[in-house]
Amino acid sequence: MIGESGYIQDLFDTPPAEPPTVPQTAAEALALMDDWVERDWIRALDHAFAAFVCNIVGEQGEQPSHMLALLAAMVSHQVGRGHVCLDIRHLCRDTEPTLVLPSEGVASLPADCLRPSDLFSGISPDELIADLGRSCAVGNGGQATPLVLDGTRLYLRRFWRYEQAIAAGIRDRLENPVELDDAGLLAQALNALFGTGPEPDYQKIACALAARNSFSVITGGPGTGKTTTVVNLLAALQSVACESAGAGDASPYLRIRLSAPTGKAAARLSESIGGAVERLPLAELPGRPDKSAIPTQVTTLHRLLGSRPGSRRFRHDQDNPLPLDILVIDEASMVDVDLMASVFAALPARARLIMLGDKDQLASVDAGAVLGELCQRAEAAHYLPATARWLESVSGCRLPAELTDPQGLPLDQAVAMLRKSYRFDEHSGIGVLAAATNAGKLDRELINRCRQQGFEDVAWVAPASGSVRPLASEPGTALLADHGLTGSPERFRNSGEGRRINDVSVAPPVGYGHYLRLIRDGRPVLAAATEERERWDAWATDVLEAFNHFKVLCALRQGPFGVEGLNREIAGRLRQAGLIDRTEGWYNGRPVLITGNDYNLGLMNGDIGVTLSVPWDRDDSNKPVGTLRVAFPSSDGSGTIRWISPSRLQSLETVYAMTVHKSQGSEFTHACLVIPDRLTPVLTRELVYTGITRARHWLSLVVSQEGVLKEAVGRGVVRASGLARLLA
Ligand SMILES: Nc1ncnc2c1ncn2[C@@H]1O[C@H](COP(=O)(O)OP(=O)(O)OP(=O)(O)O)[C@@H](O)[C@H]1O
Repeated sequence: MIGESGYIQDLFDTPPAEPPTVPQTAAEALALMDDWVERDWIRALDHAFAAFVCNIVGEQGEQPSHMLALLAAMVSHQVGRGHVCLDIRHLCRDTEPTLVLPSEGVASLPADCLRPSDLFSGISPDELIADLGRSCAVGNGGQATPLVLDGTRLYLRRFWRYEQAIAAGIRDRLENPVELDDAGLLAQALNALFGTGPEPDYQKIACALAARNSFSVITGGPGTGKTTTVVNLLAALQSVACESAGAGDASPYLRIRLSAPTGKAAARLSESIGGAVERLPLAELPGRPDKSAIPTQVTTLHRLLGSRPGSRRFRHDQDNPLPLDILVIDEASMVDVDLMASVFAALPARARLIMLGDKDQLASVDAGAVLGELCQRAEAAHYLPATARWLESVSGCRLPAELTDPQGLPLDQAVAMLRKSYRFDEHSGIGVLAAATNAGKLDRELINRCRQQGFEDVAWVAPASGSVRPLASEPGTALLADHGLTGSPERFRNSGEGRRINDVSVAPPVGYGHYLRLIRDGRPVLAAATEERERWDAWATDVLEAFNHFKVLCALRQGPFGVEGLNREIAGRLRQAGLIDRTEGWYNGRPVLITGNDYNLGLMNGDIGVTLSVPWDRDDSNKPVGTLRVAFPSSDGSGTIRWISPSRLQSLETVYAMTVHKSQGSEFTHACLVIPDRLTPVLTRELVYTGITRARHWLSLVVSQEGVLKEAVGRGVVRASGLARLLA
């Protein structure tokens, strides 16, 4: 019987497609990869790197093999996807999940198209490794080769160096713990800060652990008290330093700097740390340290290290180390290996490093998953009996036996996990959903509970049950646009009224109508205006704060559930409601996200501003006229506003909807997480968890296909890297 495709071929007399030929030479491999670039499977950069490698080995008189060309492109492709290296064993065993090529699935591939999995699966990794070992393009790190093979891992040389530098920096600090002259003083300070009692107080334990280490990691989910803990830790360290200082010491205090990878994260930490410092019982601590000894200003890592426009190098490095004794990095999950290696290069030999972050969040946009790797064993702690005894003696808390392990590794002794959320209790849907997502399991019971307003902080936004219309159809996107306007309080239990957290009442959820009404109704009176810049700053501060009350978060950029489509839909709905007067170009109220660093303007990728009409220009008769300026919060956390003319801004996009990736390091009073209607490689457990945990008080989950959400939550990502092995 002739199949349908055979029948069509007969009709047109077209010969069947040629079976694809597997490349045998480097030139054929490069030609094949040209096709992959055309199809957008790999970047032109990956192809160019493979061509470069072939060229340089050719110059050395070596005939480059097709596998060398392919592997050079694949390792570059992997780095583009956030991996630090390519594990040859994984490549041969699980080609598709390892490379995720093509990224949108293979259903519509023409028969004459070769996929990477046609080339690598079934090949012996040992043979491939032996082949690579014979090429002059591949070394073991000792020589200046473009590729480095370390066991079964193939690296771009630069990334191998980063990983080695990070591992060396950590190892060196693990081998040189802090000598505490008087652990009793530390215990006294911790008792004053946390109180006493035998029940495990993981914040207190984390402080004790970090106090005796030159390198430490404190990880915890949202609201577990990472900021509170680090403020207490710094107070305890300054207290001990102050009490132990000799009479002749110039300053008894340690030099501390606080940092975060993005301006947004830095501003958020600055905001929360100020309040925490105010609440410290400093007068009760040994040495009675002064409040000024605990910094509240947080800088971005780039600013701290001294970034130089157009250069990858920083002002501070091994030849010009940072002038500090303690460096704290918040939101460390967002730090990639490149930046982390620069931090270690710039740290003075005996300075301490304290990393804070949530190990379960999405890893950095660029290569590496440093925090995740360092925290792989954090759940079970693996404290050596000696560590456990020391922690118990200093904190006065009893450590559960299951957290000790006679086989614990040196790194385990420097990692503390906070285990209790002070923001989300067992009744909070956000907390329950985050925990279930982390466990990789969203069961029917939990989904039904969300659907039926079983949690007061979660709204489930989906097509009416039994509806055959998917959300992506017109009424579906209109529903999303309406949600963007109002935040749909009616979808929450009691319309969001009457909620209290820690005895503080929480305002009902809002949408974008909220900040736009504040722009309209809160605008300073024009006549009183021009020279009173503070009033305009205060208004802009309120608007930016109000804009932070709600955000639509997407997994994808394209499609009806992507950033671009939703930005259009929501802007259209806001215009229809009369809250903005246009949807394209610049307009009063347009929120923008900066998408590239601009050192001249002091704006960083990820900064958010709102466009406002201000009366600072004059017409011919000297009357004030409205001009559009974009208001950005200052990057130093000082609470002032930077007003920038739209024409000076280079890379930006409208930001009613933003990707979950870009939202890292931010929190919103109400977050609306949009799950697309099909599974794509970016949709993973880490992404869903990060999206859910951006919500501070209210979460709307937009779910068109329940199965997609469930499957996404079942899929964790493991980034290829050798850091954990180097530290084992
Ligand atoms: N030990 C504690 N006892 C009571 N409340 C606490 C304690 N620790 C933290 N909190 C409160 O819990 C909330 C969250 O704390 P904090 O901001 O330190 O957590 P975080 O882990 O840094 O949060 P985020 O998720 O924003 O990063 C704050 O309101 C804080 O005051």
